[in-house]
Amino acid sequence: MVHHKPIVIGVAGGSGSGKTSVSQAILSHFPNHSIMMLEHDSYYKDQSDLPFEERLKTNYDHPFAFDTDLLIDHLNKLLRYESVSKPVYDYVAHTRSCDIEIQEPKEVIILEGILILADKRLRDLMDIKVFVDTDDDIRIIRRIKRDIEERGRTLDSVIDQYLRIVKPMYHQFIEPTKRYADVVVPEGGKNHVAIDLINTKISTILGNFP
Ligand SMILES: Nc1ncnc2c1ncn2[C@@H]1O[C@H](COP(=O)(O)OP(=O)(O)O)[C@@H](O)[C@H]1O
Ligand SMILES: Nc1ccn([C@@H]2O[C@H](COP(=O)(O)O)[C@@H](O)[C@H]2O)c(=O)n1
Repeated sequence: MVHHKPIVIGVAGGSGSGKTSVSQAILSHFPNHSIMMLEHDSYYKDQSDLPFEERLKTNYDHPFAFDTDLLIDHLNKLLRYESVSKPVYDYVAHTRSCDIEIQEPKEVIILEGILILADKRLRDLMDIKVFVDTDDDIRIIRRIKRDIEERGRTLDSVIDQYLRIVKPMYHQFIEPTKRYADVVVPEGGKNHVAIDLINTKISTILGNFP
């Protein structure tokens, strides 16, 4: 029988910083535990009422782009060990897909996203706050590769979006949230020492569960 509320680990950082890699490294360290990912990106606002051309104009790096109220509602349900219907985001169509995913509650929740530390309500629900800190040049190189291979973008569109929106928003909204982090992880998923420290802390909390 479960007595304790689930543990929430927040993993923030700029686009391409390695948040997903760090989160995967934590997940794979606990293969026998009940552990899950919750991505802020799944909660980008639905834009299916807008024509595709209009969706291209959205600023996806601003807090207003997300339905954070819905994320908080789902997180609170998961913290009460209730399951939720997670939206599924489509980066190619720039809107929510028609699918939903049933997410069962777990003992450990990894909450991942560029702006999760920017919202005090989310910060207050986290047990461990992590900021993945990777230089701008490395992040743009990774993003160019990923967005062309996986998100249906062209080189010109990635460069244009980066210079007009992603970079200024990072410095205005994301980088300042580093001050809220308990752990700052330089260079993403390959920082084994930092990942070990985080995993050890999670094990300690899990070990203290009744
Ligand atoms: N330490 C690393 N070295 C090299 N490539 C990496 C590293 N960490 C992540 N990547 C690659 O960079 C891209 C973005 O990483 P990801 O973890 O998805 O970042 P984020 O979730 O912060 O956007 C991915 O294609 C990933 O394979
Ligand atoms: N329709 C969209 C929605 C989001 N983005 C970009 O995704 C980035 C966040 O995702 P990461 O996996 O890189 O953390 C964010 O910087 C948005 O610009 C997009 O391009 N299109």
